[in-house]
Order: sequence, then structure tokens, then C-alpha cells
Amino acid sequence: MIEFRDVHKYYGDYHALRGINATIKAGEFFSLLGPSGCGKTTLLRTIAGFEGISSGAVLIDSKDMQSVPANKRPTNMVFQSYAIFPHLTVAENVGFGLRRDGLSKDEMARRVGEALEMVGLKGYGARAAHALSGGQRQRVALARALILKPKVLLLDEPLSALDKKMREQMQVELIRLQRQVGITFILVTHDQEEALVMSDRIAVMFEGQIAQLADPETLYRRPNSRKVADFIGTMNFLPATILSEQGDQVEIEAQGFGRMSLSSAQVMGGATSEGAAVGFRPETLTILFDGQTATDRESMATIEEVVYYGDMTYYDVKLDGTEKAMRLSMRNVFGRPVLDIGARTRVAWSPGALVMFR
Ligand SMILES: Nc1ncnc2c1ncn2[C@@H]1O[C@H](COP(=O)(O)OP(=O)(O)OP(=O)(O)O)[C@@H](O)[C@H]1O
Repeated sequence: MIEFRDVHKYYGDYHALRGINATIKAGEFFSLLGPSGCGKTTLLRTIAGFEGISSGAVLIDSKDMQSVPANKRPTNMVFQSYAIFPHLTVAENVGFGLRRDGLSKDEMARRVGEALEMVGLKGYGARAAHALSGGQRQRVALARALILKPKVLLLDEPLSALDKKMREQMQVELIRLQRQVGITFILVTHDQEEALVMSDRIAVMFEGQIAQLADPETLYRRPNSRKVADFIGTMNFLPATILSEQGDQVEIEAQGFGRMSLSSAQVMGGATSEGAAVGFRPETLTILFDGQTATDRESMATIEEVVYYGDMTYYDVKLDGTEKAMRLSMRNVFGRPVLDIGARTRVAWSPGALVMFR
């Protein structure tokens, strides 16, 4: 559906996009995720045609968009600042892009009603736009884009101005809406949780390049570099060395864990200057309480910090033989005993949950 072929973009001397290659499939919910300034908005704008490119090509439906102006592209954009007209009604805002299409009054009302229903604002047509809440305004902006039936909807941080509860609600509604209308959604966000929740696939960008493009689970479980691992969720790292490699099996030794065998799919490049390391997510380490046994491997550790979150408790534990504490998280199941700072404990872990960066 959309293809980037070695796309470069310069702003004067500044190299904002540095060789982007990617394909976005029709009907996909695709996110561009990365820290501020990594070029995700610039990349989104090259699809819309608001931004020219310096070299390479952007194709939509196999057609090179080089000479196609923004208003002739099958795309529509929803912005972070809900760019609606405060002096118009909700219905006038939603129907704005159709006003020159010569539709009958009835047809216009029908299309507006349909779009408002899609975004959960049925019956709001006559209201004044300036009297809406932030979440409602963003819905109006969405309805205004959807009514034009674009093949691709481009969303530039559409939820970032909303409070946490409203944002989470809108995330679920956007997913539902995308399934319902079946068009391609491309979302720009710097919020990794939002990207994980909403996307079929995510391109993680740093400094004008795509560092990894994968589905949420792969990004979370098998980040291809320490930088991606650090950007998405929390990952603990311990120094490790490779002892031998034979076929698909890689023998390693990691501080605190000892020797083990990993499959080559668990071994990535992308180590930092600190050297090779194994990484693991906080929920893959488990404290073993009295009488519990590890299903796989176990190590001894000392509790350094306990942080209670209601549904979860985070423990910072120092595994024997390591220098700094690792964070582990446990769901608070009814009746779980609480450990104190300084307590000695056994922790269970599994080599299958580790990723090695070399
Ligand atoms: N019109 C412009 N002229 C010059 N430099 C620009 C222009 N637009 C963007 N840049 C620069 O290009 C880089 C990428 O900008 P872009 O807006 O794509 O980043 P982003 O990843 O979307 O960040 P944010 O989340 O902060 O919006 C930034 O360093 C920015 O300062």
C-alpha cells in the first residue's frame, strides 16, 4: 500500500530522514514510534505530501507520489491540536470537507450523522464546537477526516493532549474504529505503551532511521538492540560473555545467572559501549516464596527496595554475584507474603526469557 524507498530528507544541512525503507500494508494499524526529534512527524508528512523529500521515493498503491500534490493524495491527517473551527457547530465541522461536493442537504446530514456515530458522538451535530471537551473535539476531528473516506488516515499524536483516562479510552475506540472502517491508520507517537496497545506493527525510529520494524510482541520480547530494548518498557541488563557457538546453540555466561545455552534467535547485535549483556523484562523474574520451586532455574538474591502499586509490587533485587540491583515485578495475588528490604530470597528465571546483546 505505502512504500518508502531509501527516503532521505534534508532541512538545509540537517539530515532529518536517513534512508527509510519500509512497506505499510493496506488495512494495517501502523505506528511510527520514537523520541522527540527522531523524524517521525517528518516521515508522516512525506506520505501526506506536506513535506517534499530530498531523494528516494514514496509510493502509494504502487504509484510514485513525487508529482502528486497533497490534496490529490488518498490520505487525510488528524493533528494533535484538535484543529476544529470553534465558531461552527459539530455538524458543520464534520461536513466541512464535503461542502463543495454539491451534496443534497439530506445526503450531507446522512453522511455527517454516519461519521458522528462512528466516533461515538451520535446526536451532537447541533452543538457548538467551542463547548466540547478535549476528547470530544478530537472525535470531531476524526469524524471530519473519516467522512472524506480516505484510504489512509494519518494521525499525528492525536491523543497526546488528553488526560490519561481519556487517552486510554480513545486508544481502544480508535482500534475499534479502525477495524470497523478497515482503512490504513498510520500513527505517530512517542508513547511506547500507546504504540504497543494499538498497532499491528511498529517502526521504532532513532535519529532519522528505522531501528526495528516489527509487531508489538516481537519488539517487546526480542528487541534487536539495547537501545530499542531501553526505549520500549523496562529491561534489566547484566554483563555476559559468549563462550561458544554451535549451530543454533549459543553457550553464554551471565553475571548472577551463570552458564546457560541460548538459541541463536535470542542473540542480537546492538550492545552499548558497556559491552555485551543479557537483558530481561521485570516480569520474567519471580520471587520464590516458602515451599515454591522453580520450574526452570533459580538464583539467590537480596531485596533492596519494595515498591507497592496495588495490583503489582516492584522489587529491586541484587542477584548474588552482581553489582547492581535488578527490577522484578510481581502481580499481587491474594495472600502473598510481603518481603522486607534486606531479606534474602530465591528468584526463579528462565533462559528462554533472556535476550543477549553483543
Ligand atoms: N521545517 C523544518 N526546518 C528545519 N528543521 C526541521 C523542520 N521540521 C523539522 N525539523 C527538524 O527535523 C528533526 C525531525 O523533526 P520531526 O518533527 O520529524 O521529529 P519528531 O520525531 O516528530 O519529533 P516530535 O515528537 O518532537 O514532533 C528535528 O530535529 C527537527 O528540529
